[in-house]
Amino acid sequence: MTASALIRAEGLTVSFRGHTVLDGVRLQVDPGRIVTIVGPNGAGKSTLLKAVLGLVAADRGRVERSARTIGYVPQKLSVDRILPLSVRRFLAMAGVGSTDKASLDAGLERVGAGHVLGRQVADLSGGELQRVLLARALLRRPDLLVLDEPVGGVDMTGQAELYDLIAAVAHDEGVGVLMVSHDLHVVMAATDEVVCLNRHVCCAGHPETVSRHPEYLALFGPRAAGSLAIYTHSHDHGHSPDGSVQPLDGGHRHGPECDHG
Ligand SMILES: Nc1ncnc2c1ncn2[C@@H]1O[C@H](COP(=O)(O)OP(=O)(O)OP(=O)(O)O)[C@@H](O)[C@H]1O
Repeated sequence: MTASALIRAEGLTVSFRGHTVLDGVRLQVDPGRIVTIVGPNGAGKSTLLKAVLGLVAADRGRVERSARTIGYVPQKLSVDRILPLSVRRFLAMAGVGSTDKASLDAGLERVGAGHVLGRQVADLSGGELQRVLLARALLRRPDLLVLDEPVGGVDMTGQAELYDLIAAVAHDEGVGVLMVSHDLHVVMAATDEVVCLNRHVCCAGHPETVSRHPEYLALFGPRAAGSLAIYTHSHDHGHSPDGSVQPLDGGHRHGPECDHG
């Protein structure tokens, strides 16, 4: 583990009413790295994000947060239609840097929602709301972004643009990204590390190595494995668990890190 980690969890265990939903999970996000959590419905992905943010109490384990500012996009946001709340007010309340119209407009423009500043949050479409939530997270100028299915409800072209934006924020600005996503084939192009979660961490590492792991294949099947590997080609090399390139040893690829805990 590196000393520079923005967030680090060890042995994280969370139960709800005696039912264990996370069991001994280890996770780390470094500056400039995108870590994507994949796993079936109910695997504990959202709970893991909330636990590392301190929004859900852990029964056991340790979380170290050294990030200064965290931008969080939750999976769901319920907005009371009775209370009037404009997008402008919603953004201004979120501890973003400048709250003048030009800064907020620029923040919304960045996520392809430049036209919504004067609208009511409750009136936004699903995709528009998702873009506003991402804008809100980015306007805080975070050093860590925590994104729970950040492009849910966004149209296909918009999804690709937002993933490109997230990748640029990570790789060009050095922001660490911890993300939950089901969009395997889109996301994996820019993901540095995949964590395959099913209550415990089944396997973790570079997308290519995870896509070959038996527990990943058992959870997602060969079609999803193909999606994960779609951006990789026939190589004369393999990847070690940290994503670094390793020469092939007699045709054998190095396997991913795996914790069967
Ligand atoms: N506050 C809560 N109280 C009781 N049970 C909960 C609570 N939050 C989550 N759970 C349960 O914990 C399990 C994991 O839920 P979680 O939302 O973390 O899964 P997920 O992997 O994000 O699922 P999905 O892909 O469907 O979003 C589920 O069985 C869920 O019902």
